[in-house]
Amino acid sequence: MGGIEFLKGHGTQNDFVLLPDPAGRLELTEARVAALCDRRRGLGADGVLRVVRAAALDEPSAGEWFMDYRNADGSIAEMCGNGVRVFARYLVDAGLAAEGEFVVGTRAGDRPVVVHPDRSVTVHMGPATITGTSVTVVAGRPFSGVAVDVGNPHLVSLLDDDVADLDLRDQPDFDHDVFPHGVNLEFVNRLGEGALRMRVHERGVGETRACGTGTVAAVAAAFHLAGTDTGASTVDVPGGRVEVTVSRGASTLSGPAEIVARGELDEAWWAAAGS
Ligand SMILES: N[C@@H](CCC[C@H](N)C(=O)O)C(=O)O
Repeated sequence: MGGIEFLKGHGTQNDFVLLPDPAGRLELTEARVAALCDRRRGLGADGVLRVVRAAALDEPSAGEWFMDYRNADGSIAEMCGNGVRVFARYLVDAGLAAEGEFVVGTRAGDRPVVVHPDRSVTVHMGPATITGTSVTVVAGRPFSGVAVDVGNPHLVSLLDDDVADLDLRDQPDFDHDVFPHGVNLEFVNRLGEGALRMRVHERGVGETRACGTGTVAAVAAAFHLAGTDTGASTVDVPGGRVEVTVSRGASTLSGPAEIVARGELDEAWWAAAGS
């Protein structure tokens, strides 16, 4: 049949279509990504992870493999914390990397990962940098937040009210002067010392059941508001739980990564989806 190979995977139910494309030959248009991610006319996913050799692209990396990440609407983003865990899981399962530590290239820079025998993955996420404050508006209600750069942009609002009660079906408003390229919006409750609960509205996707970079931003913002830049926390999201550490200039994200299925895309569908 000669179709295009794909896999489906998720990390805490943030789900992805993986497209192995070592030589970077696939013509991955915005329209094709949006069609693949559509839950009715495509496979359905929050994003696409193209698995490509770093040398096949212009992106510099010390690692062999580059994660070419796209949001469900076809837009390109710098980094995806759940995606990089699933990407690393795939490389090991496919025999393209050995279990243990290796480097994955991303648009936000190289990300060292550790693939553990229990199928979980730890990612060294780089600095989580506090860049200021801003406001988001959800269903007419304003929430102030802490802006955090984790390679991609986030605005984290810590709430006293239960985040479960928020209506995140529509795109919340945000300040386009502060975030000219859009922003991921996290809404967070403190559950106790070293424990947060979070919901997220992702740039280019909508509400998702988890966002890895968002959990790192949430922990960095929570510690920042508590007057420190160092600590560890669990973050409960609708899709499960991850563990995050932050310190000056560094952060880590640990959590599950699963490959669910593999198959071939129909070539006629792929051709039609490109137009
Ligand atoms: N789900 C991701 C983040 C994906 C990118 C984000 N939507 C953006 O546009 O920055 C994660 O797990 O970090």
